[in-house]
Amino acid sequence: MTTFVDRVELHVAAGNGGHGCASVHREKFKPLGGPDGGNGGEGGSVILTVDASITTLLEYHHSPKRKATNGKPGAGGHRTGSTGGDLVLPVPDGTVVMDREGNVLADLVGHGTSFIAAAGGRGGLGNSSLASARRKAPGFALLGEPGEARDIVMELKSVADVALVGYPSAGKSSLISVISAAKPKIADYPFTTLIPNLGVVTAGDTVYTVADVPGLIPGASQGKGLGLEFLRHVERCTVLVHVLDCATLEPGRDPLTDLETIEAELSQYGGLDDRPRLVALNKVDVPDGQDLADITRASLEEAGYRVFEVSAASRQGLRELNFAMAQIVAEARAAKPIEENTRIVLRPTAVDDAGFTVTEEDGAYRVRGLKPERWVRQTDFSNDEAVGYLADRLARLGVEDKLWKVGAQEGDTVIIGAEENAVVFDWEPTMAAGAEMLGRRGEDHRFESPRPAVDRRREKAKGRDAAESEYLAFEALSSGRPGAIDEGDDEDH
Ligand SMILES: Nc1nc2c(ncn2[C@@H]2O[C@H](COP(=O)(O)OP(=O)(O)OP(=O)(O)O)[C@@H](O)[C@H]2O)c(=O)[nH]1
Ligand SMILES: [Mg+2]
Repeated sequence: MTTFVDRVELHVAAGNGGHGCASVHREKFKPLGGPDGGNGGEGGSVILTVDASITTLLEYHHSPKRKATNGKPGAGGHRTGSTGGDLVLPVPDGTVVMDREGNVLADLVGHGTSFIAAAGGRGGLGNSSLASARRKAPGFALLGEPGEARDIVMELKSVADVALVGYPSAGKSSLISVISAAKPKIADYPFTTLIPNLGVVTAGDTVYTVADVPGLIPGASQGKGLGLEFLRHVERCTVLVHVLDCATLEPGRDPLTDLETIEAELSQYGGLDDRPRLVALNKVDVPDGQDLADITRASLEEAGYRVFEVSAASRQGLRELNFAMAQIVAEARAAKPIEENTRIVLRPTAVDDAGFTVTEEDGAYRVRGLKPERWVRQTDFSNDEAVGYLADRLARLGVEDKLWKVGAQEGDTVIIGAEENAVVFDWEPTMAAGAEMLGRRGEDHRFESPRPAVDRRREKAKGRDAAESEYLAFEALSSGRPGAIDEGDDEDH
């Protein structure tokens, strides 16, 4: 069976951030020029945007992988790398975005509404941006972060005012083609319509949209035929119009039975009971069809339906049906004023990025948190100075402190990040960490002189209490030293 393309799975990958550059300014007779490595550019994001001129998700079915461009690395002479371009993917109005587990991430309604499906990676800072009073010439730069990548599922739920429902070949597409400018495919075999057609119809002052959707068959609410895919579209419509075939030759079928079957499927699907309904008895241009319509009409009206005898072929009865649909739509709109469609940008839910957690797992300690994980990604582990800077950041955030508190010992395994992309360390507590130990132009005194605090701790680090009091003493000591505490805000690196 033909695949229905109003549900697609898409892999989206944002661009990586460019690496920061570590460079030192060189000029004749000025051998000690300052650091001048520029920042890396931000990676492009993948953004879904509602475009009213798009009606299907077909395009994504054919190429289900999309990637935005990477940011460029920074360069010497304070040159910032260029930003990767965003990849904007146009989607139809009414696209629902979910993750693979079916959790709704965004419901995109209204032209221009956007959703960042994968955010570009931040560019890494160059050494010129990392310089500070105490670290005048950092010999390292931060790495760009990888862009987000994930699998999303997109489903289209049409946002039409009127839905035409009925058996395959009842003439739904034919009707929409004669009341609007839409030119859907029409043929005398079932399931000609595989994707919904949207038609714009005018009746006096009222302009409204009609969705023509795939045919329904018994069992549709259980997913038979194109059932569920079809019913999804009906959910948002204001009015349902039963299109009943008065000229079918199929045994066991007549307009009344067809209507009951469709109603049974609608009620099985649920949530549609409150929608007003109209009945269109179609194909009355066929002589037998007119006879059948005449017989059927009274019973339908008795059941409370407003009935219209129409023919898509001869165009009779269309005007009355059109104005009846318009009237219900206009009344519904008056009762519930349509919200102004603003350009909303929906972002994936923000995670609390202030904190971090430390948990023990089989003798190892796992650190989770937006900042520690980002800092690890930004670190060039082949550069000792960069590693020192990371240790410094972690210590200042309180990660080391927390590790002591939960009982970690020197040499224990510390894991930062989630399973797939975690970084594993043998814990070597630094406490005083990097920054304040760094001398002029990035020399690190730790490489030259012994580090009494660390050594003393190594001797004593038998029990946790000893270690902790040691740490507290050391902290008091270091805070007494001018300029040893904080060198500024790391938040936005
Ligand atoms: N004589 C006559 N034939 C019609 C009329 N309306 C539609 N048909 C024919 O019925 C067949 C099916 O029409 P479609 O409009 O494709 O039917 P549909 O309900 O959209 O069918 P699916 O998309 O398969 O669900 C085509 O051969 C049409 O030409 C009508 O008013 N009179
Ligand atoms: Mg059709």
